[in-house]
Amino acid sequence: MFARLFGRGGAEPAAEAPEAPVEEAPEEAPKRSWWQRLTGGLSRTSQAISQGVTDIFTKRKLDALKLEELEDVLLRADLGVGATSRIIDAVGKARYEKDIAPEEVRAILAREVEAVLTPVAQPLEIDETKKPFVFLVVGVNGSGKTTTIAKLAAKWRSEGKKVVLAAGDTFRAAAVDQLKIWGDRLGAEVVAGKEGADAAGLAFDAIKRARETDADILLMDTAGRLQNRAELMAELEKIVRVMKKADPETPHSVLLVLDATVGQNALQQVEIFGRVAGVTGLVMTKLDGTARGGILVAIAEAHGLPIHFIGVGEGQDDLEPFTARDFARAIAGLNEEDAPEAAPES
Ligand SMILES: Nc1nc2c(ncn2[C@@H]2O[C@H](COP(=O)(O)OP(=O)(O)OP(=O)(O)O)[C@@H](O)[C@H]2O)c(=O)[nH]1
Repeated sequence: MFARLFGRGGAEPAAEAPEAPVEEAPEEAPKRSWWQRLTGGLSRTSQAISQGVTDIFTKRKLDALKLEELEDVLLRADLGVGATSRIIDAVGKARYEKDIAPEEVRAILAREVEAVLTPVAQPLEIDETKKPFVFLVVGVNGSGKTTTIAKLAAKWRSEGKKVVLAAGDTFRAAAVDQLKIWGDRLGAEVVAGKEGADAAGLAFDAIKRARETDADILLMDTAGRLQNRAELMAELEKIVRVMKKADPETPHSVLLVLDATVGQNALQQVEIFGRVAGVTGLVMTKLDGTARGGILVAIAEAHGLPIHFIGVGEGQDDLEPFTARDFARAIAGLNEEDAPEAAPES
């Protein structure tokens, strides 16, 4: 399909991107499989855990002190109090007062993390009786909302669905341009207003337009906003309110896009965006970078919101359904030979 559209680290797509013939994209090193990118991205977390586990358990009997040390390691890796105590209990039950090898601890860890994540690892379902099925995509600045929208649009376009994109980040002309570039590439109409236009009004127009054009899916982008900025959160509330005026059932799905590198702050984002916008599911991006993936476990434990996808790169195919088992194994630093089949190279 298409080559990567965004340069690594660039906040915006190159303005000339639409002209660049996709087939002539410069030769790139063979792309790593998604498993390699996932484990690479989670290496900071998994190494901290693995190293900690090895230091604590090599040739030493499992006792209360060791369990406390393990607890510290897991809490420092952002796994959260609930999941950490489950893991500690499980490790304690397994081999209390006996020797336990680091590999056994890692295996227990992977099993327990998987148990926490399994209920929230849910595919993103579209109810085809709702036409258009309306998504509202929210999150803090730069978390990857627009990129995720493009990745989702690419996926549904490839399934032959008619997709409309709404450029709700009306504060930044560059953000609107970014979405238009994606729209052109993907064959999706983009509804945009003037710079500084009311985002709620745009949302209303976009629903109307998507209905008129018989679109299957509408993806509404929004401006990035910090969850502690009351006026911006009030604007988000208004967007939702106005969408409901256009169609009381919308938005059918509210996706919160979280940047995996932010750590603990993500918990507060889930809580506040959840309250204000009625978040129905999560996408966690940048798991290919120096991610602090442990936080996903804490979020799962604390909020129980579905986690639909993870972003493992900047290209349009770099979106993977979230699977509890793979994520748990990557976090626990299980060996590569235990890795699942790599997704096809893109
Ligand atoms: N490595 C990596 N980069 C990503 C991923 N998702 C998004 N990005 C990059 O993160 C940066 C910000 O992405 P955007 O999609 O513009 O973020 P946004 O949330 O729409 O930003 P605002 O509109 O400013 O709030 C861009 O450089 C993207 O290429 C991912 O999964 N992995």
